[in-house]
Amino acid sequence: MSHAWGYAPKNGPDTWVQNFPIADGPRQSPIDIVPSQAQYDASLKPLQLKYDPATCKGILNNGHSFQVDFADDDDSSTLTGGPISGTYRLRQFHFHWGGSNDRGSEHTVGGTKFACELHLVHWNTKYPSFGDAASQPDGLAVVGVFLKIGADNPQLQKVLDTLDNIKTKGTQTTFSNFDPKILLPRSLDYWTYDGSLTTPPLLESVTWIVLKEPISVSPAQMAKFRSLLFSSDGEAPCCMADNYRPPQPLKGRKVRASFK
Ligand SMILES: CN(C)c1nnc([C@H](N)S(N)(=O)=O)s1
Ligand SMILES: [Zn+2]
Repeated sequence: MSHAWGYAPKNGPDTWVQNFPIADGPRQSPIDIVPSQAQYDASLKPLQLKYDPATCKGILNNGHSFQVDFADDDDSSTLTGGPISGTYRLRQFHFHWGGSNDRGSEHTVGGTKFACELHLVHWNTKYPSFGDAASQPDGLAVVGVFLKIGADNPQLQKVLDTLDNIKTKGTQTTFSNFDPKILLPRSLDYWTYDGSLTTPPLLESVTWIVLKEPISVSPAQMAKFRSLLFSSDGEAPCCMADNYRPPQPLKGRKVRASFK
């Protein structure tokens, strides 16, 4: 039986290179974003996120996080503009979080960790499918949003209210008529760089678009994230937390900013 990857000492981020050598590749994610070293690029366009709530299909505990899946068989929910060319379709969104409020994000900003990070995953429609796009250097675009401890977030609560139905690995439930745009902060200012998936297979196919402005999450809401389990029904319960990869070497890459 293959030793599945995870976030525990025996199968966590430091061990992934054994089965996924690209873990030591030239454009791995996440990274520490150093604002003073990010170069403002006036040619970067504003992000255009057009999501149709009707494409929201359901919510799944995948054993590493939970994901909200979207129908991506047409251009109803897309990302255009920003640092990308062409049209990228929304595939899913998910989160990474910590076992306590002082950690949990994958990207960091000047070494600062946030409690949680939202990832909206999109794929380039110049390729026939997500799977094809995921193996191409310009195949994916992921919008990252930091969640900072503060006030209760009513928009986020609409997602958290479903978690009691997907407590264990492999469980899923219906989740419909949801527009992920309501999760975004007011400002769409962003940093962007060329990177990778942050979980195996760690494919170096992601244009990262990390928003500067965080959204809020309350301590009680963070506790709701941590009510999920990595484990399947019937297994010894293992609390889903600290499901983040730490920052990886920049290896000469430049981070650009869409703002001064
Ligand atoms: C197959 N998909 C959609 C993904 N595979 N890995 C993903 C990572 N969790 S991330 N953080 O988006 O790079 S998302
Ligand atoms: Zn992610």
